[in-house]
This record gives sequence, structure tokens and C-alpha cells, in this order.
Amino acid sequence: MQANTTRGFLWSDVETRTLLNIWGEQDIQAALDGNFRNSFVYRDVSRRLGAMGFDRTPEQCRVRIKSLKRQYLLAKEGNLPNNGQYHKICKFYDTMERILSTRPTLELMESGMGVEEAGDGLEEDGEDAQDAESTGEWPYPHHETDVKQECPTIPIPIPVKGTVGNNSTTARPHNSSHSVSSLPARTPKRPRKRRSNFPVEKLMEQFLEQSAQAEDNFYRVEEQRLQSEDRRRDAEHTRELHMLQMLAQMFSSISSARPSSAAKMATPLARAPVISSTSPTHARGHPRCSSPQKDSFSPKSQPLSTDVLELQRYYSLSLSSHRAMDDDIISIVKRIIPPLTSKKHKGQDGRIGIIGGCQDYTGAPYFAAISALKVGADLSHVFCTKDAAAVIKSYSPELIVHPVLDSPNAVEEIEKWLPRLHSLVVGPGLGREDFLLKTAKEVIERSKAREIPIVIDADGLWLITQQPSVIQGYQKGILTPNFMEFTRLFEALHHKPVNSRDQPHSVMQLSGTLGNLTMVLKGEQDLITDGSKVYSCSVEGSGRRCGGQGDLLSGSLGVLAHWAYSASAAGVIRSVNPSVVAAFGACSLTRQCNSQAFQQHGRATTTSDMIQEIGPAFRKLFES
Ligand SMILES: NC(=O)C1=CN([C@@H]2O[C@H](COP(=O)(O)OP(=O)(O)OC[C@H]3O[C@@H](n4cnc5c(N)ncnc54)[C@H](OP(=O)(O)O)[C@@H]3O)[C@@H](O)[C@H]2O)[C@@H](O)CC1
Ligand SMILES: Nc1ncnc2c1ncn2[C@@H]1O[C@H](COP(=O)(O)OP(=O)(O)OP(=O)(O)O)[C@@H](O)[C@H]1O
Repeated sequence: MQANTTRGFLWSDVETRTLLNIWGEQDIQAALDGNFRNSFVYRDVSRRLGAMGFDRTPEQCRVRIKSLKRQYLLAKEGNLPNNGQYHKICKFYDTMERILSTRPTLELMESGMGVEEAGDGLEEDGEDAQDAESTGEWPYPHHETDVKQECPTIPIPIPVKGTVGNNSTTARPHNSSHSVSSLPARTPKRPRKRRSNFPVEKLMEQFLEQSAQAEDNFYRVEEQRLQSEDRRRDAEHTRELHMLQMLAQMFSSISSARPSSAAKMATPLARAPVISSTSPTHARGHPRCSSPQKDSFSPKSQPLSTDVLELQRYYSLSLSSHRAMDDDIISIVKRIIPPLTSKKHKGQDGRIGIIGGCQDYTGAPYFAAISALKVGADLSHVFCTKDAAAVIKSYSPELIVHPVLDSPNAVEEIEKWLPRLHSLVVGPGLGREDFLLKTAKEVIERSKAREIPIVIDADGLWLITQQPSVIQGYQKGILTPNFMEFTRLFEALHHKPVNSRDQPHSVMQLSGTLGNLTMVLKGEQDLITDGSKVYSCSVEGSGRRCGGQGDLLSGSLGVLAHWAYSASAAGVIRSVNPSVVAAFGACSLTRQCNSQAFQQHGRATTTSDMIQEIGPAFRKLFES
């Protein structure tokens, strides 16, 4: 057997127990007791340990025992309550207690130094801490564990000192078997500071507190890392799936090789820069989302993508309903829809938050949240007032309802969820109480900081009318006013009445004033703009105008906005404003639902009937 001379080598519990059993044997204790020189005793301990199958040098045994004694003393001096705390400091406390309580010299040892330690001459400052660390049992940083070491009552002459630079070094014996008479050449132990009433419990508390803090920090950083990793993986996944989808589409169109579609792609109109430079807000453009015009104006622009071709063709024509144009934009909407595959987990296709729902209005947030789910979001959260929560829950077990909107720390409660949300819809059934609007405002600010797409509807628009700066210039903000809401907002910002005969111009003006925000003016035709051009969605609906259709629209838009921005980030759609694509998709869907529900229910059509149609309408528009 080769002796293991590594001082830092870990002692296993069984090895330590065997050592303690040997060390605790009567003859060993007797030999140690009263003997200043103990090296021969540890040689014996080492030999006996070897016979038990553990190969340790006498010095390793001595150091290990010393470390155990120090832990024992620390636990003992700390007067720790009998709740097992001393076991945290000294794992072998009971065995040590049994052995040492029979030692007559315990008094001396308890004052910091056992006789057996005194004369070995092998000790270095700081070696105790090293021992303890190497065993993995020392619960404190070693600078906090100094225990007073008093000199033995034998006369120790002043050591001979040598000086190296500014550092004093102390002459040390090379041979531990020197007799006591040779002690003048040896280093006396430097008396260490003793902390009277050593505050072990306090240190323990501090240590545990620091550990908890460190753990918290670790988890916080880890959580952030996982989130960003999630986002990166989602984006990558979406991009790959979309690529596959596009390839599949390409193959199927090549195989069907319809001459009409080839002609469509080759239309000269599509390649021409068709946007009028007189467009009032064009020069401002989008800081983050490049608009189609930018590409068509740039002489150095890349070959135009199909998205741009389709949208340009659309821009170049009038606003009146045109089935082919709707089809073009819908084909872009189709590309943002994430494919359904078995590779995904819950949440990847959208976690949407609705801020709204109060005592008076429980239907609106429900319509928005359930529509988001029916369109394809995986999870839909409603943040409402306490008295609305139970009612909303009772409409649907599918919704996650948080009764926090009127709590004193509403903003913090909602903010906790923001990192998990992909988009936010603010306003359906929110009410107009000042304190609710204040909360909504703060939540919008914090969502902006996280670059979450935000749809603002209904009472959320009331807030914007009072304080337009809340959303002004936020490119991922989408406003969905009905005519009344639009009028209020327009008049507040432009200090003049809306020219209702030229709604496209008015809506573009308002969007421009708000920093090219995407805006949907709902009505007979839904007008969609990002300040550069107006798109009209006139998918056929019906004459039925039941309340709640706008909520269906805003909830759907929440999901589509998330998909559009993910598709844009993944490079699946380029050179188009994702908000506009999403808005067009949501308007088409709402109108299609209205039409289908009306075919079945006629005048009796309600928003719930329309919600039932979301699945079939979605398939018809985007998956056929
Ligand atoms: N089941 C529920 O819980 C539902 C709750 N909802 C929630 O109710 C809250 C308040 O929303 P809101 O739309 O009723 O309020 P507001 O904007 O003041 O409009 C009020 C007045 O404006 C007018 N008006 C409206 N549209 C117009 C138009 N196109 N063109 C012209 N005028 C128009 C019309 O005036 P009137 O014709 O009555 O004179 C109307 O009475 C909000 O939180 C919302 O989410 C709804 O979502 C519905 C389902
Ligand atoms: N005159 C109309 N003709 C056809 N469709 C319309 C008409 N007005 C509204 N719509 C459709 O209804 C949708 C919702 O618009 P509406 O004006 O009802 O919103 P809202 O008043 O905000 O709704 P809510 O009742 O949810 O508050 C629009 O996107 C559009 O599709």
C-alpha cells in the first residue's frame, strides 16, 4: 500500500470514524495524555489505521484529529441549542464528546490547544482552515473561525528570526523528533485572537443568509439565461419550421405549375416603385420595422421579396374592396402562422395577457381572452379586478384569471407575469376609473421596456386619449379604435374634428402624429395604417353589430401580433410591418366569423356565436 501523502485529500466518513475509534482507544488516549511529544503516538495510530485498510501517514492522522477537535470545540463553545446545529459544525460531535469527556486534560485543550498538539512542531498558520476545507465539513469562511491558541505552560524561548525583505520569517525545525530541549530553535505558535463568547449562531445565521442570497442570485441569473435561451430556441424553431413550410409551398406550386401564378409574379406593376413620395409620413419610416416603401425607394435595395411585391401591388390600387388584393395580403398572413407540430411545448405558440375586466364589464375580457385561445395561443391570462375574476372564471375553465387589477400592488403583480407573456391586450372591459387607468398605464410602460407587442382597445384607448405619450412612437403598439374612439383620440391630438368623408386620410394623419403607430379604424371597412399607407380590409361580414366583436378582434390580434413579430425576427416575412400584417389578419378573421355566424343565426347572432366560428373561419381564410 502506498501512503497517500496528499494533505488536502478528502477523508471519507467511514475512514474518519475508524480513525476516531482508534484515536479514542484507551491506550492511545493515555499515551497522548500528558505527553508533550506525540509523534510516536500518531505513528501508532497510522499503523492501526493501515491495518484496517486505510492508508494514512501519521501526520495526516494528526492533522485530521486536530481539525476534528477544532470543530468539536467550536460547536461546544457556541452553546448551540440542542437541535442538531452542532452537527452542522462538527459531524462527529457525539463521538468526540464521548472520547474527550473522559480526558483529564480537556480543560487545557478547551482553552484552545491540547497537549498533544503542542509539541509536534509541524503546524503552520492557517493549516486548520485548510484541513477543514479539505474535509468539506467546515461551515464558515476561515477568517471567522479563529480560536485562541494559548501557549503551553512550558517555557518556550524567543525564536530566532530571519528577515526577507519586509517579511519576517521564523526559523523552524526540520525534524519533528527534536526533543523538548531543542525547542529554542522552534517556532512558538503565534497566539491567535480569541473571540470571547464566539457568536457562532450569529455567524451561522449570516452564513445561511449569504448562502440563501447567493442561491437566489444564481437562480435569478439562471432564470434569465433560460428565458433568453427559450426565446432564441423559439425563434430558431419558428424560422426552421417556416422555411420548411415555404419549401413545401414552393414544391407544391412548382408541381401544380399554374401559368397564372407565374404571370402574377412577373407583373411589371409589382416591380415598379409604386409609393407616392408625397406620402406625408413616409420620410419618418419605422425605426425598427422597415416599411415596404423604403425598399422600393432605395436604389440599392435587395431583390424584392414576394411580401413586398404583393403589398406594393396592393398600395398601387385604390382602397375599394378588391378580392385579389385581400388574397395577396392574406397569403402573407398565412406565412406568419406557426405550423402545428409535435415538437412544440405548451406556451410556444403564444401566452397572451388581457388587461381588463371590472364589475361592470366581464364579457369583454372574456371574449378577448377566449378568442386568443381559439385563434391558437396556448395560454390566455386575464388580469382583472377582484369582483370580476370569479365571474370571468365561471365563463371558461380555459382562462387563467388573476384578480389583481384593483390590488394596491397591481403593477408588481402583473409585472411578475410579463416575462412569460408574448403580447398584451389592454382595455377590454377595463373601465375608466382613474386608479385602473393608472395601473394600465404603468403596465404599458413596463411592457414597452420588454418590447412586448401591445394592442390597445376600448377603455385602453380612453387612457391614450388622456395621455397619448404612453404609447406614442412605440412600434409594437397597435390601436384598434371604433369610430367613436377614433374621433375622441383624433380631436384630442389634432384639436379639430375628424373629416369623416376622408377617413383614410384622417387615420393616416393620426397614426403619423402618434409616431407611425399601427392603427385599425374599425367600421364598414376596417382601415389599417402605419402612417405610410392605408390598407382596407373588406372581407364580407354581415349587418349584425352585436357588442363584443371588437373584443374578438383585439384578442385575435394579440396572438397574430406575436406570431408576426416572431416570423419577422426569424426572417420569414421581410420588409413588411408585422403589426400591419397581424392587423389585417385579425380584421379578416373577425369579419369572416361574423359572416359565418350570421349565416347560421341571422339576427340572433351574438359574439359567442362568432367565437364558435373562429376555428372554421381561420381554416377557410388561412389554411385552405
Ligand atoms: N359584454 C361586455 O362586457 C362588453 C363590454 N364592452 C366594454 O364596454 C366598455 C365601454 O365600451 P363602449 O364601446 O361601449 O364605450 P364607448 O367607446 O364610450 O362607446 C360608447 C358609445 O359610443 C358610440 N359608438 C360606439 N361605436 C360607434 C361607432 N362605430 N360609430 C358611432 N358611434 C359609436 C355609441 O353611442 P350611442 O350610439 O349609444 O349614442 C356607444 O354607445 C369597454 O370596456 C368595452 O370593452 C364592450 O366591449 C362590449 C361588450
Ligand atoms: N359597419 C360595419 N360593417 C361591417 N363590419 C363592421 C362594421 N362595423 C364594425 N364591423 C366589424 O366589427 C368589428 C368590430 O368593430 P366595432 O365597431 O363593433 O368595435 P367595438 O365597438 O370596439 O366593439 P366592442 O363591442 O367589442 O366594443 C370590426 O373589426 C369589423 O370587422
